[in-house]
Amino acid sequence: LYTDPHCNGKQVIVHLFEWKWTDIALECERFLAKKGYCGVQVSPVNEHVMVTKDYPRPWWERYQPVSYKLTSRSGNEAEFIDMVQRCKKVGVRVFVDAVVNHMAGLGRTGTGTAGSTFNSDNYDFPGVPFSRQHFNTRARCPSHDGNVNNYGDPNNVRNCNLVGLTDLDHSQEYVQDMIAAFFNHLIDIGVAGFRIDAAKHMWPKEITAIQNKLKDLPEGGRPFFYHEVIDQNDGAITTTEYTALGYVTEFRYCQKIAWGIRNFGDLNNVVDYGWHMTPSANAFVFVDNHDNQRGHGGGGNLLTHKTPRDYKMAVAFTLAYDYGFTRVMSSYEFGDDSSLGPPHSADFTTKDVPINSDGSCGNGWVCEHRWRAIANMAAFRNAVAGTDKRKWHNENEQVSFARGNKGFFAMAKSGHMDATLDTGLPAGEYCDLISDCAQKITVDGSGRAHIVINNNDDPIVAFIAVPYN
Ligand SMILES: O=C(/C=C/c1ccc(O)c(O)c1)N[C@@H](Cc1ccc(O)cc1)C(=O)NCCCOc1c(-c2ccc(O)c(O)c2)oc2cc(O)cc(O)c2c1=O
Ligand SMILES: [Ca+2]
Repeated sequence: LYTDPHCNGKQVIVHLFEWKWTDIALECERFLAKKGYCGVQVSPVNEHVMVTKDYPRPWWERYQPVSYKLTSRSGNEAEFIDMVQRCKKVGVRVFVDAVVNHMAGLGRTGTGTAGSTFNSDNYDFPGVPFSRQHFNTRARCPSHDGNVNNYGDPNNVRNCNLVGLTDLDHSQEYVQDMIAAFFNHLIDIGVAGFRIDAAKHMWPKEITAIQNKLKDLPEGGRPFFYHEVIDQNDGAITTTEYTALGYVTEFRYCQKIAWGIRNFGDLNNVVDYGWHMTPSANAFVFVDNHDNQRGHGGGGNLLTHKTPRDYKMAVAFTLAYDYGFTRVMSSYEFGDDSSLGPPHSADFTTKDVPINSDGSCGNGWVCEHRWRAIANMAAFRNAVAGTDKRKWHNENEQVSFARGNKGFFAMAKSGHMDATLDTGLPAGEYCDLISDCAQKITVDGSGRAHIVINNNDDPIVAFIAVPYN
């Protein structure tokens, strides 16, 4: 039901993590639309705390709501509306990162980014308004100190404070109404769907109750939902509890693909069923995300932009493969400071995203979504949507496969490949997408092609059945 992203069959969204609304609008118009990206996941749009005392303005302050007013570190409501409209106008949809499991963390008080006062210890958030009665109590939370401390007990995981964050009681109609009003306001603006942050800490039936209060999108259809459920076979909560509510994040894939690229054997097993991975029709898939790229939730053995060559291969393979709906991460440099906020000026205003002449980004923005081996694979994934894997080869640290008779993908870890392969594609001359058609591939009458890779930076060849005549 909640699995249509409303972007005309396009298959990849980009997480422009911590970007300002003004920069996202420009990126939709100058890049995302023409590369065939379906949409953009934006950072939380609602009012949040401004952390100064224990750390100067960490990225995770945006995950401590103060109200559902639309002024945040990325800009104000007018800028947000302008961005959503401009992106939608060029066919790029906007998906909002919705932090609705909790409000700000205990011990915090003051004013939020929209100027609302709050006091977490009193559970007082007049900007919504929420007060003590709207939050879970010790009666509902089976833990000695009120915090989540037992992932084996669903009541503990859902009804207690996650790392001291004031936990809302979504069993109450009033709480559901406040969140639904927030979502409906965003639907009116033109937002196409929502990432439910910390969904694992919310009861599926209470998320459903909120979804049932939402309008259809203005163009018709239900909003797109994907739920953040960190399930690594390590607790009582499983992704399957949420598949009736939309897509569900598949964190096990992050480990699998990292192993697959490092070992380059058995790549067909990145979705091996031994790990109970979420069925493809409901799997929301990515190589890394804003949290685990910093070493949380999944350990340090994941692939990130910090090892560009392996990372490019991981993302390109993920976009070529036939598993799930995919998201590409777009980061900023943070060195080894896992709390570091976005690139900023002295007063902590987030810096603009300048585009260099070679298409890369400046000011500390990594822009992985602009790397050719990643950006050009969005068009591949769009073209082969709905097809199966065929002609599979995976040996000598090489992998190649067709997607139906719509596309062909080859990758060589060494940077070198020279093979005549059966592609199953119609005869014709094709553009290699990765080299922006600097290289062309001829498929003969029997569907065979001579595949050559001699490129250490982008050791990939990918083409789709739109023959370049
Ligand atoms: O590292 C962080 C923030 C991480 C984070 C933020 C947003 C996410 O969507 C996310 O997945 C993780 N936060 C830092 C700093 C911090 C922030 C708030 C706080 O009360 C205490 C500390 C940190 O060290 N957090 C403890 C480890 C990460 O524990 C967090 C998890 C989390 C991690 C692993 C799990 O299996 C899980 O079910 C939940 O989800 C959050 C969701 C939020 O909405 C806000 C949070 O603060 C957090 C969050 O702290
Ligand atoms: Ca909860």
